[in-house]
Amino acid sequence: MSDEFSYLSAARYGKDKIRVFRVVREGKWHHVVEYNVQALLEGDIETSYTEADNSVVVATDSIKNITYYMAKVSPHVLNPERFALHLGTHLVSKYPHIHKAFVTVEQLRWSRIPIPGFQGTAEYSHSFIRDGDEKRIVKVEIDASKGKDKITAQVTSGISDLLVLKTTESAFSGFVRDKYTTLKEVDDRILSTSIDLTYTFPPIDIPKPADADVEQFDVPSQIPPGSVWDTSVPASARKITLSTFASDNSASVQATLYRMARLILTENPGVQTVSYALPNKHYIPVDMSYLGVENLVPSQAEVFMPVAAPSGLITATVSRK
Ligand SMILES: O=c1[nH]c(=O)c2[nH]c(=O)[nH]c2[nH]1
Repeated sequence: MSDEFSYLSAARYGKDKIRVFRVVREGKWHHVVEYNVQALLEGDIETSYTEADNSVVVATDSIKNITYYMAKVSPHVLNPERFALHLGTHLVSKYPHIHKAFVTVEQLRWSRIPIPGFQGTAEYSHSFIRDGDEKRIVKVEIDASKGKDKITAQVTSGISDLLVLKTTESAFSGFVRDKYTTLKEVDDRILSTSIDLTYTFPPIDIPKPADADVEQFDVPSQIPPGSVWDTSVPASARKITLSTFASDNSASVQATLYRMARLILTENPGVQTVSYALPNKHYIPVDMSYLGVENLVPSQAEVFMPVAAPSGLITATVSRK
């Protein structure tokens, strides 16, 4: 239904913030993941909006139930990219009138607790710690609009809320100076940011699941290095981000960002684009000159006021040619 003045130009619905915790027991060696899942659907659902026709609605409650069921049966549940692909593929395969699924998986951190007294790698088999607010973020778009046996997927992966700080090897000078400029040029400053990283892969073809068997979702037998199937990409992207942040003699957030992004593209040949959003969380040296105390020489300042807002916000996308 449309009228002279309006029509339904977009429609997508589903469940948000589905909280899932899964334990996989490998004997006494337990693995855990905690996910916040969003699963949204598109398809022939217009009449649910325009005609109050619920016959086309897969209830968001059912979408939630499917998500928990997939967390139980999917052999890929410990890997957020593969789990999201499996869930999205099942949603579009199961319902003839659903043509696209948009699945976002936010993975919270649970790391193993180290065993005291052991140096190096010994860790408890069954005890974990939330070591930080950092999250892995995976977004997949599953497209079955060309047919249920011609499913394609677009995967975006990344990290959010990874908080870092360095106390030197960061400068900022040579910027525009005019009547609005109050910022001093500095050859040394504190640099801190909460890293938001996303990287994309080229679209992939999803093999049709045999007999609509929900538990089956095949990963290619040959996994191209740096591709969406390569489970070492997230660790590589995180390692490059942290080591570049730490080791770069930073001329600006912009220059450090560009260096990180290029390195991720160089080392992960299947990655197509890399985007960062980096807030510049300012730490201002406290002026104590009124007490006769020197605290303003950049490389010698010791007491700073962390300023939550306003922050700079430096963003960019670097793409493979
Ligand atoms: O690395 C920086 N980039 C900027 O664009 C900027 N602007 C600013 O005030 N401080 C900084 N620092």
